[in-house]
Amino acid sequence: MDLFTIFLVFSITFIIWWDTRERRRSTRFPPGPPRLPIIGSLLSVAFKSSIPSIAFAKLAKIYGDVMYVKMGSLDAVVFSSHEAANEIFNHDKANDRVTAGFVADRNMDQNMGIIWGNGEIWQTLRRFTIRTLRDFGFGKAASMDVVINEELTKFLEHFSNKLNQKTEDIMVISKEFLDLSVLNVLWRLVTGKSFELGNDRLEHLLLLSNEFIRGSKNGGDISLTFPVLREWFPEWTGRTRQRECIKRLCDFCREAVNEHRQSDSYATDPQSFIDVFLAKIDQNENKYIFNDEQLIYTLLDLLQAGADTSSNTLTFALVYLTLHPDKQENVHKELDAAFPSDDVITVAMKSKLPYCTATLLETQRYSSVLPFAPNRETAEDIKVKNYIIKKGTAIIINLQAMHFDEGVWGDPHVFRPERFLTRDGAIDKRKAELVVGFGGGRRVCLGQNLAESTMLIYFTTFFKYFKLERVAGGNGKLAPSTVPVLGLVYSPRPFEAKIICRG
Ligand code: HEM
Repeated sequence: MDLFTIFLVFSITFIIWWDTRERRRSTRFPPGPPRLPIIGSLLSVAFKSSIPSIAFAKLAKIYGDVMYVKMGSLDAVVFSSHEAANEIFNHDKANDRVTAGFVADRNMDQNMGIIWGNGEIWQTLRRFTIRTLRDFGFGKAASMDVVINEELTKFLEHFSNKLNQKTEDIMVISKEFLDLSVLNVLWRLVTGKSFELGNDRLEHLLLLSNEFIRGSKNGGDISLTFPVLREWFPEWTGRTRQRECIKRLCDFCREAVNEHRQSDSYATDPQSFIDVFLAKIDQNENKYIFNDEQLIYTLLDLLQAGADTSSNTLTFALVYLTLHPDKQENVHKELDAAFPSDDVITVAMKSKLPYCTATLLETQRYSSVLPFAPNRETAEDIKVKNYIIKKGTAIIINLQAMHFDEGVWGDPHVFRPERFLTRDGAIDKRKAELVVGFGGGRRVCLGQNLAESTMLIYFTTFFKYFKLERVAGGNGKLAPSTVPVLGLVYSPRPFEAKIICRG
C-alpha cells in the first residue's frame, strides 16, 4: 500500500467513526445541517450566505426553528422563531452568556459587568444599576424628557451650524453624526456630565468602540468557532486590535471614576451613578462585586450598549425615509397636525404619534441592528420541544430571522410602517410585540425604556424641522443604502442627502 492509500483508508475510517459517534451522541439533539470532523457544519452555513444571521435563517427553513449547528469547536442551538425564542428567553437555565472568544478578551477572562457577566455578579450588578439609574431619573418619563430635549437642542444647533457652513444644502449623513449626542443622554444619567459635541477625543473613543463591535459577528465569529486561532494569529484575527480598543475604552472609564473619587461629597451627596457605586465600594461589603474593576466594566457596558444601538437605529430611519419619500410625507403630515406650533416633544405625546411610532418599529424590525441577542449558554442539560440541549451548548437567538419571518409578516422585505397600524390608525399592540430587537426574559435590554424615548424624541423633532431628499445624480458611492456594515451591531453606511429646512 502506498502512502496515499494509507491516508485515504485512515481518513475514511476516521470519518465513519466520527459520524457514528456524533449520531449516537446526538439522537435527541435538535436536527441540523450535516457535520464534518473539525469544521462541523461551517460549509453548510457558508454556502447559504456570508452573513451568519441570513445563513442561519435559510438553514432554519430546512431544519426547523430549533436547530443544532456545530461550527468548529462551537456546539450551538439556533432559535429562529418567536415561539421557540420565547421558550428559551424564559428558561431559567439559559440565562448565562457565552464567555469565550472575543468576550473572554474583552472581560480579561473574568466574570465582569452586566452584558457578559454571569451568575451572582450579573444579577447583583443588573439590579443595582437599574435601581440606581432610576433614582437619577432613568426610566422616569419626565426626567428623561428634560435630559433628552436638552441634548437634542445642542445636537440641532450643531447640525444647523454644519449645514450653514455649507454652500449647498447637500450633506453626508453618517451614524457618527448622532453617536455622541445620543450617548450624552445616557452619560448624563450615569455620570452627571455630558460631552461637548465635536470633541475629537470622544469621537475617537466612539470610533474605537465601533471598531471593536464591527470586529465581532457573534454567531459566525471565528473567535467563537475556532478560539485557538485567536491565540495563534492575534493580528490576523483582529484580537490585538480589539484588545487595544478595549484597553483604551477602559482607561477612559477609569479616568471618569477617578475624577468622581476626587470629589469630597460623592458619599454624602451623590450626584450620579458613579458616586453611588463608589460609596458602595467604600462600604467594603461584597468586595468581589463592588470594586473598581466591576464599576469600570459596568460603565463600559453602558457606554457600548447605549452608544451604537440607538444612534444606528435612528440613522437607519433617516436612510429609509430618504429612500421612501411617501412614508416621510406621512411622518411630516402627522407631525404638522399634532404640533402646529413649536412645542417641545415629550414621551407623553407618543399617543398623538402612531405613524411615527410605527415608522420607528418598522425601522427596528427592518434594520435589526442587533441581528443576534448576545449568545447565551445552557447551565445544565435542558429540554426544549422534546429535544435535549446539553449543558454548555451555546444558544444563538436569531432576532433578524424573527423580524423577517414570512409567516409572521407576509412581506418582510418591504419597508412598510403601516403594518403596525390598526384600521383606525392606532398602534397594533399585538404586532408591535413581535418586534424583538431588545431581546427578552431576564436578560432583556436594560436600556429599552431610555432607547425608545430617545429615539422617539430625536426622530420626531428632527423630522419636524427637516426634510431629507435623495440627491439626483449624486455620488453613487454615497447613495442611501439599506445594506448594513456587518458586525455585532449592524451600522448604516454614510449617505448623501439634500437637507431642506421646514419653515
Ligand atoms: C435601539 C437601542 C437598543 C437595542 C436594539 C438594544 C438591544 C439589546 C439586546 C438585544 C440585548 C440582549 C437581550 C437578551 O439577551 O435577550 C441588550 C442587552 C443590554 N442592553 Fe440594550 N439595546 C439598546 C439600547 C440600550 C441602551 C440605551 C442601554 C443603556 C442603558 C442598553 C443597555 C443594555 C445592557 C446593559 C444589556 C445587558 C442586559 C443583561 O445582559 O442583563 N441598551 N440590548
